[in-house]
Amino acid sequence: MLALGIDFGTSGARAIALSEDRQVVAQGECAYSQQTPQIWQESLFSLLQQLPLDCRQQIDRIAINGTSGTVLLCDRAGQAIADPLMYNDDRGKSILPQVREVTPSHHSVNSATSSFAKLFWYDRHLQLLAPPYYFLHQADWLGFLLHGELGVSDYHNALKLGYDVQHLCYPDWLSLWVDGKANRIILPEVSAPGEAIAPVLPKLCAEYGFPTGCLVCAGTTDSIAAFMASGASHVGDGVTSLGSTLVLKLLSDTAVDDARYGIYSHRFGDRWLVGGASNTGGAVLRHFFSDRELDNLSRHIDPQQESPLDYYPLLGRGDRFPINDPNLEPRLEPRPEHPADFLHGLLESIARIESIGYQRLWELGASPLLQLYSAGGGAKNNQWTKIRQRHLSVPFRSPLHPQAAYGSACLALSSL
Ligand SMILES: Nc1ncnc2c1ncn2[C@@H]1O[C@H](COP(=O)(O)OP(=O)(O)O)[C@@H](O)[C@H]1O
Ligand SMILES: O=C(CO)[C@H](O)C(O)COP(=O)(O)O
Repeated sequence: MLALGIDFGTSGARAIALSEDRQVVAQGECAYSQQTPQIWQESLFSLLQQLPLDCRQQIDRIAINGTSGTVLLCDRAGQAIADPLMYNDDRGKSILPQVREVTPSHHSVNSATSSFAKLFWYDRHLQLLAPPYYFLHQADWLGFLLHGELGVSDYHNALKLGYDVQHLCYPDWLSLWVDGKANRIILPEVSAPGEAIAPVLPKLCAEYGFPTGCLVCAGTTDSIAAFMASGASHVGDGVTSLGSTLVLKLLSDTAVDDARYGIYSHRFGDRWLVGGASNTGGAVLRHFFSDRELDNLSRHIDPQQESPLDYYPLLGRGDRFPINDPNLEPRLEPRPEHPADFLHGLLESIARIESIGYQRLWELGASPLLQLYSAGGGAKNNQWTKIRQRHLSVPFRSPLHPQAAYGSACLALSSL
């Protein structure tokens, strides 16, 4: 018996097959530089193909995570009818005043990048001529490709759409808004993450060798999968994902939701995963340096020395957390002559943003951060870890596994 976890991140997709005792049996990976439904679909099937046949023949459960807030609109055959809107797409800022007219004040959907703002934008800007249209998250759509049930989501992905994760239902304001669209838009039915949805389609079982009883489970988001992979499980455990973006997650007894700072709480068992996601992070580093340069230049940085450079590293205007402002300007000046000094300033500044983020969660009533795990491509940078340790005076722990795909595989295992 094996479980397969699949992670669709910002710069690539990965798959990990786990045994019941959580040993990695096989893995696959593919990079992409563009995100379209076609590329997602090709990547999904390439990942399956990369797993040895005898591994695929033992897989009983599959769970997929996608980037949270990446959404698409499909026709009743599951074909995307417009470009997907990525997690950080802030075109919703043009219709935010109208969004606020239908949503409760300070609700986390009152944000230019929320899934609801994107749905609202689709509704305003597309000519929806042959309804109904299914609004889906990236992970929902990828799950559909495997099990064929259109219109199923999980309550992690559905949070930014406005799903009420406390009462496990769509709130009245959202149902009313959809009713007002006269059945043009169908919201997904929402399951608990990890809940079995449906078996893998027979044609895919025949093609890839999955057993006929292999079930696809409801998925989760990329940074919750990274949280699960870390092994963090106690109140006060935090996980920072240093991927293309910077995402903070803190296991808390209390929920905190505040759209002013881009802070929201995912339901996690009988506790809360409080946090937020910033547009700063590895994508900015990758813009200036190759991974090899990052590795080499980092060795020239003395992490005990605080860099005086005070940047707000962004690739374009706008951030989501800890400053939720679609018009926030990047700050990347002054630029020192030596590239290692520039990198030091970037790493130091991202560490400051991380620290302000945890501080903000605490100020707003989340359980205090007691220990920290790190995930994602930046977690392997030892100098950066030491810089971050200067800003966050809590013990740093090694994650069980640094990859979100491992967390999704654990989620799939949990459904057995
Ligand atoms: N040595 C390094 N130091 C800091 N960041 C790094 C290093 N190597 C890679 N990265 C960053 O890691 C990011 C990729 O991490 P990954 O977890 O794969 O991201 P994602 O899944 O969000 O695309 C890249 O944006 C890259 O800049
Ligand atoms: O920034 C992202 C891309 O890597 C994340 O998908 C993201 O927005 C985190 O969301 P969540 O907290 O809902 O998992």
